[in-house]
Amino acid sequence: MSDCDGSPSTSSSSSRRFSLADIQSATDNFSDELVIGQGGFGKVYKGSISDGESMTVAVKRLNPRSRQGAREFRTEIEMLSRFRYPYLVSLIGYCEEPDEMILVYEYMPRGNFADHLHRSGKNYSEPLPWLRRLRICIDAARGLDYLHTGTSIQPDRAIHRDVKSSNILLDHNWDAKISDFGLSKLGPEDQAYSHVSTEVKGTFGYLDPEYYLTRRLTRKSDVYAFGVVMLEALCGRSAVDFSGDEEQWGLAGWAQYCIGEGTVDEIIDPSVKEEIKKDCLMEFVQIAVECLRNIPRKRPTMAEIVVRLEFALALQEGKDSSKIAKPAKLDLALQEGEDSSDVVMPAKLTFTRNMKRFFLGTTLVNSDTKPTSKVQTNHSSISNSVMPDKDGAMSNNKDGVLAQELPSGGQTPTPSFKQFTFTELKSITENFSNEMKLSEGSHVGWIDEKTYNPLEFGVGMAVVVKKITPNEFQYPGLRQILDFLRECSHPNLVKLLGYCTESKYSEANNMFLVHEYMQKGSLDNHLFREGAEPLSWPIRLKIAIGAARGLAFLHTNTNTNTIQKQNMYSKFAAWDILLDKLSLFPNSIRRTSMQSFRTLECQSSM
Ligand SMILES: Nc1ncnc2c1ncn2[C@@H]1O[C@H](COP(=O)(O)OP(=O)(O)OP(=O)(O)O)[C@@H](O)[C@H]1O
Repeated sequence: MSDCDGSPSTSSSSSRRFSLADIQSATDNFSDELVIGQGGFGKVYKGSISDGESMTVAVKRLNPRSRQGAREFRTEIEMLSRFRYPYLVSLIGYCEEPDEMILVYEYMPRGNFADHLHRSGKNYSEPLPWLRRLRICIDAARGLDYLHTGTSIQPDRAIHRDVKSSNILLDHNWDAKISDFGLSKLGPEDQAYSHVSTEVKGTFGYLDPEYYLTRRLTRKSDVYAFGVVMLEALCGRSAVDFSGDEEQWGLAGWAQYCIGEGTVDEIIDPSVKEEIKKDCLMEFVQIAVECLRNIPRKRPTMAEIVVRLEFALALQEGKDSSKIAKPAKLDLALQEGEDSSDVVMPAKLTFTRNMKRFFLGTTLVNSDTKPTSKVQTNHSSISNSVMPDKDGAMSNNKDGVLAQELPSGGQTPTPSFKQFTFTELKSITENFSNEMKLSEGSHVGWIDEKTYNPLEFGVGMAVVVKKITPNEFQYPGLRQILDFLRECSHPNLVKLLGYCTESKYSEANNMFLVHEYMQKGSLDNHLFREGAEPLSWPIRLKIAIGAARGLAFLHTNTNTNTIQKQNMYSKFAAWDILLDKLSLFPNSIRRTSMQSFRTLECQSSM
C-alpha cells in the first residue's frame, strides 16, 4: 500500500496556488471576525477571492505549532486534487510560503454536521429533522464509497481515517460533503481488502477497536467510524461524552448495549423520535450495528451502506414497503460464505459507442459548453489545419471548431489521459493490422501498465484503440468530449487511458481513443451466443449490480442536463455491458490467443 504521508508534490494542476497577499486580502488579514472554525490544523476563516467574479471560500491556516501540519497539508492537497466528487469538499487552492501553509476550500455555509446534531456552534439554529439527517448520512456514505472504490482514471483508492460528524460539511441546500483528508491513506486498486500497518491515528470515539489493537488499517475502519456517525444522527449525542454515567461515555458501546437490550427507544434524540417510522428505524439501526461489528470483514462495504440507507429513506418517505424491493446484498459472496470485501463487480459499461448522443439535441449545463454559431455541423468543414500537429499543438485557425475549443498552446486539456502519437498507436496495433482487428474501427494492442508505452503482442496490459469519426466528435469538439470522458471515471465504466488527435497521419481526420480491453466481451455474447456456457444466477446478479452502478453514476454525476442523463443510451442493451476477466472466470488463461479474443468480441459494441 502506498503511503500518502511521503512528500507528494503540491504542484497540482487542478488546484490554484495563491500568494500570501491574495489570502490576506481574502480574509481581511486573518480577521478574528471571519473565523468560522478551529481544528487540529489551525483556524478556519471565511474569505472572499476574486477570479473574474468574487467567490466565498473557507481558508484553513496552519497553526505553526501544529506538529502534524506540514504532512497533513501535503496529504490534503494530494488527496483533494486526485479525488473530485460532488460528495467530497472541493479544494480550490493553497498557499505555501516559508512560514505559511494555507488551504482554500469551497465554502460550506451550513457548517458541520456535528454542530447541528449537538446543537453547538454558530451554524446551529434548530434541531435537524430526521429526514435531513438521513439524507446527510446518504451523501456522506456516497462520498466515502467513492473514496473507497477509486476512480478508473486514477487507480488509487483511499481510506479517510478521520470520519466523524465534524468532518461532514453542509452546503446551502443541506447537501453533505466529506472534508478533512489530512490523515487519509492511498491504497492500490487491486486489493479490495488491503491493509497497512500505521501509527494509529483518528479521533477517539470513532476509532475502530480492531485498528487500535492491531494497527492494521483497512477501509472497514472508515465503516466503523461511519457507524458511530449514524448513531450520533439517531441519538443526537457526541461520540464521546463524559457528562453522564461512565458506561455512557462512549456512544458506540452504550448504543450497542441499549440495542442489544431492546431499549434503543430510550436513546433516540427526543427531537426526532416521533418522526422516525418504525421500519426505517429498524433498517437504520441494523446498518449501524453491522458497521460496528468487531470483525472488520463482517462490516458492510460503503457501497452496500449507500443502497441500504436509500432503502431506509424510501421507507421513511412513506413508500409502500411491500412495493419496495429490499436491497439484495451486494456482497453476494458473503451469502456464499466468502469475504464480502473480495467481491469484484465484473461488469463495466461502454459509453463511447455513440458519443454524439451524449451531446446532440440538448443544451449542455455549462454556459461555456453551449454550441456556438462557430460550431460547424458539416464535418467535411473540419480541415487538417485545425487539428493538433504531430506534437499536439493546435493551429491558430480561429474559425475551426477545435482551434476555438482547445486551450491556446495546445495543452492537453485532460492531463489524466495520455496523448498518444499516431506512431505509438501503429506500434500498439501492429500497424492496424487485420490480425489485431476486433471490429470495424477497433483494434486490440498491448501497452506498459505504468508508462502506457507500446509493448509487443501479449505483453503488459491489453487495450482497445478505437477510431472516432469526425461525425462523432466535431460537435461539441474535442475538448468537450475529453472533459466529458474525464468525468466518466468510475469502476463500472470502461476505463479510458488516452487519445490521439494526429489527424494528418491518420485518414479522414479521425481521432482515436485508447481504453482498457474487457477480455470477456459483451454480455450478449454470454447470454445469447450459441454454445455459450450459461452464466450462474449470482454472476448475473453481480453483472446487473455492476451495470446499475455504472448507469447510476452516468445519470447522477456527469455534467449534463437531466434529459441527457436519462438518455445516455438510446437503447441500452446487453452489448453495452462488457465483462472483464476478474472473478467471472477465475481460471481463465492469462494469455489468450487472438482468435479467442475475436470470437468473444465478434458482437462487441466497441
Ligand atoms: N469548507 C468549509 N466551509 C465551511 N466551514 C468549514 C470548512 N472547512 C472547515 N470548516 C469549519 O471549520 C471547522 C474546523 O475544520 P477542521 O477541518 O480544521 O477541523 P475539524 O475536522 O473540526 O477538527 P480536526 O482537524 O481536529 O479533525 C469545521 O468543523 C467546520 O465547522
